[in-house]
Amino acid sequence: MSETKAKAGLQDIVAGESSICLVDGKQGRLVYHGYDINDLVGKASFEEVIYLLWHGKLPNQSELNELDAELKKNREIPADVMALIQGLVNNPANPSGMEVLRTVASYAGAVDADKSMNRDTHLKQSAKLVSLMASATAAYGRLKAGKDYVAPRTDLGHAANFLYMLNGQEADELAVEAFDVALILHADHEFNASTFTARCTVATLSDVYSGVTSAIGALKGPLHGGANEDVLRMLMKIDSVEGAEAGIKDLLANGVKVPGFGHRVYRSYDPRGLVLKRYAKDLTAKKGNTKWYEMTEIAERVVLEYFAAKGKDLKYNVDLYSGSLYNAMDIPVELFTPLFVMSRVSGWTAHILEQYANNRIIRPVADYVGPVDLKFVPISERA
Ligand SMILES: CC(=O)SCCNC(=O)CCNC(=O)[C@H](O)C(C)(C)COP(=O)(O)OP(=O)(O)OC[C@H]1O[C@@H](n2cnc3c(N)ncnc32)[C@H](O)[C@@H]1OP(=O)(O)O
Ligand SMILES: O=C([O-])CC(=O)C(=O)O
Repeated sequence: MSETKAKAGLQDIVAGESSICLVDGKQGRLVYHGYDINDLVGKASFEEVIYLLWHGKLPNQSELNELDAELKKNREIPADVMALIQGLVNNPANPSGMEVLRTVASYAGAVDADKSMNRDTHLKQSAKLVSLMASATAAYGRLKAGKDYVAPRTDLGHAANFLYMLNGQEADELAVEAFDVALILHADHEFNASTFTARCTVATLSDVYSGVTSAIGALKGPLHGGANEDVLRMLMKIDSVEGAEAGIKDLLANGVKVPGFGHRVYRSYDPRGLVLKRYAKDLTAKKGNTKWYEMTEIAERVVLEYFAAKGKDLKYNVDLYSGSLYNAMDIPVELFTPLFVMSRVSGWTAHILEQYANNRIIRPVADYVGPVDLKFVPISERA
């Protein structure tokens, strides 16, 4: 039996070392391998950040070119994966985008003949998954909307190519910049639930695909990545700027945990949310549709007033403003959490590589609270 007491949700428990990402909850600061995210957004591309997360340094031009070529090589969806996505879209169970991505990641692992366990293979598989998650998200979005699949282009960056594959036309410069920034901001976040899940999976010396598949399952939940869809769905139910204040107050009065608010680590503010809010404001104004942005601002004010009145040092999180931003890029709500996968797959794989590099199986203990010494009763004598 354990000598120490369990802590609900493992709050504040240090579960390992990592040099990939620092989340400073008190200062509201997020650092990728030494670089503050505010120094990366608008300066580095998502591809440069992927390299940083995987290799621990920003790439020079030839290193970036090599990664870029590897990502582009993997953009096209193989015919069998396409058939799998189409089959899921047609299925009467109506699987969600996250269920589709989870299945695609798992399938990609099953049909990858290279089962070798070394860093080169793991890097190749990581690049394959980054491209596949983007292309599969776009394909799912198109097929789900009853439209034809749009093949990828190799003359566009990762963000621009995704928006092109999804909407069938090139997005404008601000939308591409905002999407690239969103990908950077969602890329990694230390030992969040899905990343920790990925690390647990591969710490048994299971493969990269299994790590990513289990991470997608963890990200899907409404307390984690699923919250970004829930924010816009909540606003869509209220459906008017005038009704937003009363609608949000009503949810709080009914004890609902309002999606887009609260965080296990951040106490001052979530630095990603501040950046996304800025881009959401600019892009929705540019598109001339500010309704969801305005409603989100009202939700922010009402919930933060509620937290303050209760003495809770909680703020809004990364999921609050991404909804109005993605909506302004013509991205449907059911793709919001898959977009999170598209980005976070870079962080998951960085953690998987780090775990393999210094591995020990992850196996904590439980504080057993059940009975002991019960007397066995044969089934024929049980009541
Ligand atoms: C990418 C990400 O994963 S970011 C998080 C995305 N998730 C969401 O936005 C869903 C809404 N938020 C939540 O459910 C939580 O805040 C979590 C899951 C993010 C964090 O959970 P925990 O660290 O366990 O916080 P916990 O649930 O203990 O909250 C502390 C207190 O604040 C309250 N609280 C926390 N979040 C919210 C919220 N969104 N709305 C209303 N009250 C809240 C809790 O009810 C609790 O109150 P109590 O002490 O009176 O019981
Ligand atoms: O860190 C967390 O617990 C959740 C989060 O914000 C993320 O994964 O981006």
